[in-house]
Amino acid sequence: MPNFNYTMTILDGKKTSDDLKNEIAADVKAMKARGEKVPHLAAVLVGTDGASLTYVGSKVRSCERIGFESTLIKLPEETTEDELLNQIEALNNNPEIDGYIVQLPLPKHIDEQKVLLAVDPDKDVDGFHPTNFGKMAQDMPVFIPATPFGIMELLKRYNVPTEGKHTVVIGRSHIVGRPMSILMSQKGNPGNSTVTLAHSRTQNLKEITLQADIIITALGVPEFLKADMVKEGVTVIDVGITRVDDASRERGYRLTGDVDFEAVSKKAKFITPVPGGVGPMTIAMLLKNTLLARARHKELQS
Ligand SMILES: Nc1nc2c(c(=O)[nH]1)N[C@@H](CN(C=O)c1ccc(C(=O)N[C@@H](CCC(=O)O)C(=O)O)cc1)CN2
Repeated sequence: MPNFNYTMTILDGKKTSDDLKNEIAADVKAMKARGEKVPHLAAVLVGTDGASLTYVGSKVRSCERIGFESTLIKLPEETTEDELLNQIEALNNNPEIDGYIVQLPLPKHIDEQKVLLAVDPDKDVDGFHPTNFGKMAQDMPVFIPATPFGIMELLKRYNVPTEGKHTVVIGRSHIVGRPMSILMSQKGNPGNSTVTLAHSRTQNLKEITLQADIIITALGVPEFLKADMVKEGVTVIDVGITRVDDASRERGYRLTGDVDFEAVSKKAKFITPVPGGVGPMTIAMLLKNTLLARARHKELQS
């Protein structure tokens, strides 16, 4: 029998995001003491999707906690694309706002790509504008999408080895999978990984995941990754957060990741939980991007 000599470490996104928020709060305190303008984040929410309401609420509360200004713009489900584009233009032209996000998903009658293209890249703290995506792909300083940025920060703070490792990213979304594959292959630590980007058309996925040192799942399919799909000592980053009906819970659902945590964690060296893993890091890194946006605007104004 092989001797797998390691202990499993849970990558605690809740604690790490709290640490990050405290660090940002200290920066804001110093800004205030110098009499400087503090960062101002705006969030646009169209409709009443329950999960989106939770995430946007959490973004606004986090701003309050660390001393940022925040503005929440709630628009009804029937908002037209033109009305939303007008709102975006107003945010682009408002010098008080350092950065803003349009919460996704948008209602089906609105063209998401058109909306994201309208966001001023200098205020695009989500890092979704093609200009920012291109800069990221070329290793230039830019806003990195919050979820991939949060995963990189978790890997860094827990000293997870990535150099020369085989990373398999499952899911090719513009928000998570695709940027993640770019960041993991870039020079740096974390980084320097050999990356496979798998997706719904990938054949023989199990053969591929069994070769992976690091697996990042961003599928939204509850408990998709099973223990027989991973090798011993693997690092597993679970980005999926699905609300599964559960009458035994007060709120009527439980949160489930893409990973069969119970079984996979027995083979993993590092693993993120759901909840409390990647999700909270997304919010912390959005705040980090807003802090960077303020610094950039200050520099441009001086
Ligand atoms: N404009 C954007 N839209 C969306 C993004 C994004 O980065 N920008 N990402 C996701 C949703 N998201 C942030 O907006 C997000 C998801 C999850 C969490 C989180 O903290 N999850 C908790 C559980 C929270 C709960 O009770 O549901 C956890 O995992 O512990 C924060 C932000 C899609 N849209």
